[in-house]
Amino acid sequence: MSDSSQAVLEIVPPAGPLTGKITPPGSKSITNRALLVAALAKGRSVITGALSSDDTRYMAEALRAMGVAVERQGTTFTVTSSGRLAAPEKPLFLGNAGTATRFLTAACAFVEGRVVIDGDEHMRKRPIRPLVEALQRLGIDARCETGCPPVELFGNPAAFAGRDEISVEIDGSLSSQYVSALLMAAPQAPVPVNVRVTGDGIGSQGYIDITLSVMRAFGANIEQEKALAWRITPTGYTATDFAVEPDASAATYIWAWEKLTGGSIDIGVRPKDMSQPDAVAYRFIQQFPHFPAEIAGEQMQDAIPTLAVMAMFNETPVRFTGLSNLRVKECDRVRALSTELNKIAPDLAREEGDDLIVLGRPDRANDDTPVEIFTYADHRIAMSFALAGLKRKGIRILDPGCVAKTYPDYWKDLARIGVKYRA
Ligand SMILES: O=C(O)C1=C[C@@H](OP(=O)(O)O)[C@@H](O)[C@H](O)C1
Ligand SMILES: C=C(OP(=O)(O)O)C(=O)O
Repeated sequence: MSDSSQAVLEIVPPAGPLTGKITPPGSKSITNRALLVAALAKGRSVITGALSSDDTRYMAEALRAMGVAVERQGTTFTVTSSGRLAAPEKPLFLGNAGTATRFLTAACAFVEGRVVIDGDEHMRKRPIRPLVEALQRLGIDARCETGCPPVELFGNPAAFAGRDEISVEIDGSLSSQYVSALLMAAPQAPVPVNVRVTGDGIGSQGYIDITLSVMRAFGANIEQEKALAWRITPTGYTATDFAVEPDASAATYIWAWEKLTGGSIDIGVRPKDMSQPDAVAYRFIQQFPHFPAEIAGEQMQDAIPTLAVMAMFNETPVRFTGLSNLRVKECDRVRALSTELNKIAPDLAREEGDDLIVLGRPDRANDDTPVEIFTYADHRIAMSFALAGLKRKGIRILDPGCVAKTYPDYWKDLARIGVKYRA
């Protein structure tokens, strides 16, 4: 097989169904929450089944830079901490890991001294102002000149001491990660913290449920006051051993490998046993090639590239709605999907506002003109367009190595199940 260090990978459509066993990597969202919360707990926590990828490495390195011992052996992280983060000597570099960047920004409000949170050129275009302004309203000295990283803040471990309680409001409409970030930071405060979401609600509300569940596993006490309002008591966190479930967004590609080729792949876990929002995409993938005319993306945002690329082979057109947040992910995913689908066949996709319409036609599989898919340094664009290559000849994925953000073994797993590449 070819490896992902190549600049281009051409997928050879398999002659028959893809069948076998593939274990998806651990959940990115759960791993990065568990790493942070373990670092805020005094003692030793062992996190098993974790994701080892760029995003979790950036989180682990940042925690080490703040005095936490984080050791990794395969998919197990051992985190030993005093329960407090110390000011790092240098800016924290978090690549394009949205979870690490947003979660650490709030957690560092209790660090004594200056912290700079920065990322790569892509992260420097991803908004963080609503979170920084929420910290400012709490009296934390924080700033982000461009509205995106870098963020500079001066934390204070004694912040809020002497108050009866504190309350913070946050608009989570651009990213639910702002809400998760404040929630996870809250048990460090010396007084109860009330967190309330304002604005038009939040996309992928399921990520908040994951946040609360990881917090509770590490001893946090959270009362749900209203639908999007919580009160967190000042318990701190308790070190514990914690098992991470497989990544549901990664699983969507494997479910698609199976469905597009009429195969059968055992991933070792049932979608209904997964707590992550993208597990609901399974239900849609099963309906292929008879997707509904409209699919709402708000509550399974990271699964939309998977479904949108599958939709090119669907019997009927599909309108994907609720995609506004996809414009501020690793790239503008609505634009990337429409542009690259139209490279495969003109007029295959179009944008209407933030909606994406994919005009599915199963006969697309008969084309074979070579097409180079630009991937915008976005793992999900690379992984989802690989799906087109399972049915149509000539799909060439540029910069395939970008999958290392969340699924470093993606190309190896696809080869393991029987897919071949042409260099
Ligand atoms: O909280 C999380 O773990 C995530 C929340 C979602 O982002 P937004 O909340 O920014 O939409 C999702 O797209 C991201 O991959 C992971
Ligand atoms: C949006 C994503 O990541 P991030 O955690 O960087 O926001 C993603 O993994 O699709």
